[in-house]
Amino acid sequence: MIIGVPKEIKNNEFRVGMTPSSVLSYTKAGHEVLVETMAGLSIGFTNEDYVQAGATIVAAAADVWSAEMVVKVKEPLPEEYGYFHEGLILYTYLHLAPEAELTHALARNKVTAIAYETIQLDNGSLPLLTPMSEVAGRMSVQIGAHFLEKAHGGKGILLGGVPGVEPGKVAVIGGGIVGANAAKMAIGLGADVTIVDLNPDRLRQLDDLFQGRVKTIMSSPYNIAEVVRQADLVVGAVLIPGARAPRLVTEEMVKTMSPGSVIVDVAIDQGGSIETIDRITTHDQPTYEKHGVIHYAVANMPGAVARTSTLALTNVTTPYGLQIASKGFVRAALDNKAIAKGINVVAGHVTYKAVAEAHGYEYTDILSLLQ
Ligand SMILES: NC(=O)C1=CN([C@@H]2O[C@H](COP(=O)(O)OP(=O)(O)OC[C@H]3O[C@@H](n4cnc5c(N)ncnc54)[C@H](O)[C@@H]3O)[C@@H](O)[C@H]2O)C=CC1
Ligand SMILES: CC(=O)C(=O)O
Repeated sequence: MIIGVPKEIKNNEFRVGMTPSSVLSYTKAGHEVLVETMAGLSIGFTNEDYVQAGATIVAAAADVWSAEMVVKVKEPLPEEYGYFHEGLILYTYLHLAPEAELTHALARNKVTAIAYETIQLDNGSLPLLTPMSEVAGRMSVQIGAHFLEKAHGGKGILLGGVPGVEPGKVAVIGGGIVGANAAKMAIGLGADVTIVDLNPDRLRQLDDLFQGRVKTIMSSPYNIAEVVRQADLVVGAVLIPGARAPRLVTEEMVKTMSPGSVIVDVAIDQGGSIETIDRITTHDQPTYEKHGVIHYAVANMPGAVARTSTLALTNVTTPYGLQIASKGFVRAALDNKAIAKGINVVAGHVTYKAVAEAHGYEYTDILSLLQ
């Protein structure tokens, strides 16, 4: 199969869909890989590195997109929709539930759209989301600590406190991969950490994992209002796989936070979990202030640590990508149900229920379509 790897065009997005090591895995399996010139240069992967791994370097994005399969990182931006063509296999993060226009463009052009974030194992885990959630969870606390500093608009709180002065309070809403990694960093700094989750078993796991160093609280509007009111830093980390994030922190709750507090809504890529977050921000302009509270809503946080993130991402995307390229998406999905769950759109049908519901499409079951 001919596989294209475009250069990412989102604001400050330096990740790339394949490293030279992943190119070698694809070319050894008999595939031809086209890499857009300088796609990985800013994180240390030169055109020569890709050529040595067996890739062909191409100058124009249009040539990369004319491949049978495109492997990238972020969802295509409107300026890339014109490259869509019938039968193209697009393998990337898509986050379609809050993205009506992208869903329409994929369906209209009969693209086979396989979303990293909905490839799901039988135990419910999301193996292609996990590493970026680890990165973003860890980043969320260092970002929060940065914006709590006076010079960055914050209230002037050191999350760890010092002897004789209490630490800052961190409220993590959603105790999955992002939440656990945020908690790990916050505990490491010495902060006072509370994790809110809906799943009592998950709260038990977190209680065991952190050995009494976090408070775990059952999710309810009442409890969320209480932890948000007291928090210096709120991390939004909920997910209902494939669906728009639930807005758990209301504007009224944000108004109760003290001036100079910070909200980092990691769940913004699924539409956001905070009512006062009404826009996606960028690494160039990462924050805005509302009700005296600093809001951070960057949808590609791992792009800031793009080398670490690319290595972590391609470690997990390459094995699934190889199955899709070598068997074709139909056989790969029939053999591996995790891949079937990743297919959000195919031949004009929307095959992920939460996405179909979000945008008014009839839902088509992927397995009955393929069999
Ligand atoms: N902004 C960015 O750059 C990035 C964003 N993300 C996003 O972060 C979000 C979280 O991802 P993960 O931690 O991997 O998901 P996860 O599935 O591991 O964890 C989500 C947690 O939310 C909990 N939850 C669901 N509904 C809830 C409710 N009503 N109240 C409290 N908890 C609730 C679940 O029980 C689960 O423990 C996703 O939207 C993901 O796409 C991930 C990486 C980068
Ligand atoms: C998960 C995601 O959206 C990202 O890593 O950018």
